[in-house]
Amino acid sequence: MNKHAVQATGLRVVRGGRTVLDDLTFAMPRGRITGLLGPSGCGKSTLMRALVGAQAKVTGELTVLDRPAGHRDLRSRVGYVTQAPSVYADLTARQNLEYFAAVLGTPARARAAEVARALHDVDLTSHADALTANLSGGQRGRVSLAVALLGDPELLVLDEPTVGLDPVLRRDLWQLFHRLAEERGTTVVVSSHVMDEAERCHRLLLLRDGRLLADDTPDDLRRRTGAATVEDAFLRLVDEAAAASPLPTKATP
Ligand SMILES: Nc1ncnc2c1ncn2[C@@H]1O[C@H](COP(=O)(O)OP(=O)(O)OP(=O)(O)O)[C@@H](O)[C@H]1O
Repeated sequence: MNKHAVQATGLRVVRGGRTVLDDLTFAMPRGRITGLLGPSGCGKSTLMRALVGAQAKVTGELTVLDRPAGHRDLRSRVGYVTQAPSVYADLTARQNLEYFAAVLGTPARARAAEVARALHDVDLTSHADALTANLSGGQRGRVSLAVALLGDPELLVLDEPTVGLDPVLRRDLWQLFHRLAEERGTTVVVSSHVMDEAERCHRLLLLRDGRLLADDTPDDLRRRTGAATVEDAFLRLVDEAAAASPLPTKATP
């Protein structure tokens, strides 16, 4: 088995006539948490959409769990949570999960246990029978995450899962990501524009303006740049990149 869950070579994505991801080459190790970090608009969501096969105009090579990204064999092996919770407001959390488990093809006899496990994973057991419409935004987000956990996906792709959550919930979610990686061998890809979350990842891809600034562990990134935090390391890399290719200045007459 390939030790990488994801491999990209010369990955490029065009959106609205603009190149929004440009010549990305990287690999994401299996069973580890890879953080996708960078400022708003740098291309994190686009890269995630490419990983799950939901993005048009992708060129270069992108292999996910030994198949081309988006291959139909990957449907049940990859879980994806977008920034907008995508669950039915007029069903309870449990009914949502039962519905999605049925769609995924979980046999009826195994469904109740699988749904209970997913609810437990995201710590929503006590709210399982509340209508989703009556849950808080953070709780609805966790129902979406529970849906993505159904079927025990090998790769979990999470677009800014901790946005707007209080510190306790954020910590709990990161503990869950680590448990999934360590106990179930799940490869977790998490995007964030909050740099302190970077320290919680095993590996980081730092993006800026659709280009890869770094593909490293948090420790090596700090060591290599001589920075105390990942945030400072990111800023140093931005400055280095700007110095290496300065913006064109106007010619003086
Ligand atoms: N539907 C679209 N059509 C054209 N361009 C788009 C479209 N969606 C996004 N873009 C552009 O693609 C670039 C990358 O967007 P993307 O959503 O991947 O960034 P992001 O890093 O996920 O941002 P955020 O953190 O704000 O979610 C941006 O410049 C954005 O304006």
